[in-house]
Amino acid sequence: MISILFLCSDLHKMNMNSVCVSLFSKRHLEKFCNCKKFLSAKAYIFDKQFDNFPKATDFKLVEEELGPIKDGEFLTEAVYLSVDPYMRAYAPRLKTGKTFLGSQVARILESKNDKFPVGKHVVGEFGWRTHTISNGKPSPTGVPQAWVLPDFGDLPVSLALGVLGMPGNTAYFGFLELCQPKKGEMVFVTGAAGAVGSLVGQIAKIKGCKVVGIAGSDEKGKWLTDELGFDHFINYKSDDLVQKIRECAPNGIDCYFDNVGGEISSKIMFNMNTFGRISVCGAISGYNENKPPKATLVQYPITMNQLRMEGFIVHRWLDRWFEGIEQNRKWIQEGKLKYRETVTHGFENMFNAFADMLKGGNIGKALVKV
Ligand SMILES: NC(=O)C1=CN([C@@H]2O[C@H](COP(=O)(O)OP(=O)(O)OC[C@H]3O[C@@H](n4cnc5c(N)ncnc54)[C@H](OP(=O)(O)O)[C@@H]3O)[C@@H](O)[C@H]2O)C=CC1
Ligand SMILES: CCCCCC(=O)/C=C/[C@H]1[C@H](O)CC(=O)[C@@H]1CCCCCCC(=O)O
Repeated sequence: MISILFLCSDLHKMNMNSVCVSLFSKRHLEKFCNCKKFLSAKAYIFDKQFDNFPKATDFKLVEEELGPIKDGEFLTEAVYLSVDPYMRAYAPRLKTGKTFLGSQVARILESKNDKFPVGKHVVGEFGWRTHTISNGKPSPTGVPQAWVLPDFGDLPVSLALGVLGMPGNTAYFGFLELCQPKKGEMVFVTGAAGAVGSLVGQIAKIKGCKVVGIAGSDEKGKWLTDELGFDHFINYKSDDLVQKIRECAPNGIDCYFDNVGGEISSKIMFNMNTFGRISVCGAISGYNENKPPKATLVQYPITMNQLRMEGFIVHRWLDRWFEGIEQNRKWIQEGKLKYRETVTHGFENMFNAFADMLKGGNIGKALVKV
């Protein structure tokens, strides 16, 4: 015998309170009154603004009971949650007291919206939570709150948070559109063993470029050169960066895909060729600092070498979203694009996975399997 909270429409018809707390077993109660039990969602509430590196106590884990879905809505259950650096970068803009931000791959359990049929998987901007009721409408900035996964064939649905989703499109559009790489050119990428960087380097190889990846461990470097086909690897934690840059690129650098910012990026820019192109994707080296770190002025090489440096947010290419996914899927099928995932198990380990990713503990895409 267990005690459960039921919203009971049949009891309601019998003029009894619509919310009944029962000491019947669940099975007896369901049989007796055809009750519908509403799911509880677990959610991480952003409780305190981060002070430098995030702490577990900056979050509160709560349970919220979900009501019935209305016309136009659907109910989902999270399968994979994404763990991304932007969660740290955007945190100062977020209000506390709300579910922490993030994307997830979720399965549709119930639906009153034809565009989101039961059984399909969606990528939803639902935050750190297990169950969600959504209407799938775009946010005021035009970003869809949910999109149904296209057919991935045999590939796992988790890829919709990585190579076949936002990070994949970041690499595809952010690199090709802003760097405009040409065959034979020298490309540098930082954060090279992460979700985005590992794809940028491989796309550069597909386009016939020479590629140098910069990352923070030799294990990552081995993966980049031995498995992904990068030409060289630099360990920014243990190598003499300037000396290694000159060794790897004696004729200078044509394209730089910048994931990290700071002094590493300044040193790379001082070694770029005339009319070189820099795609600024992020600045992960500063995300955990309350005050942005200082780095050597980059205006000298930008001016003297007439470099073009442009930042982007991947949603710039929302109108071409499925083109990026389809191209990356084809490259995977052709064996030209490889991916890796670092998966943490259990919703209760969200914070651990987040902290680990911020310390560079992941290779490829960081995810939590619920
Ligand atoms: N503009 C846009 O639209 C988007 C931007 N981004 C940005 O792209 C970047 C990469 O994201 P993503 O690939 O998902 O992240 P990942 O966490 O997968 O990879 C980033 C890697 O950066 C490295 N890193 C961490 N701290 C430092 C540091 N201080 N100096 C140098 N390297 C560091 C880490 O590995 P290690 O230190 O071991 O090398 C880490 O694995 C981020 O800056 C993110 O904000 C991502 C998506 C969209
Ligand atoms: C210097 C900070 C750069 C951060 C770059 C970055 O990682 C951007 C990531 C975005 C990506 O292009 C698509 C996204 O979903 C990420 C942004 C999500 C922002 C949510 C903001 C919510 C809010 O302001 O309320």
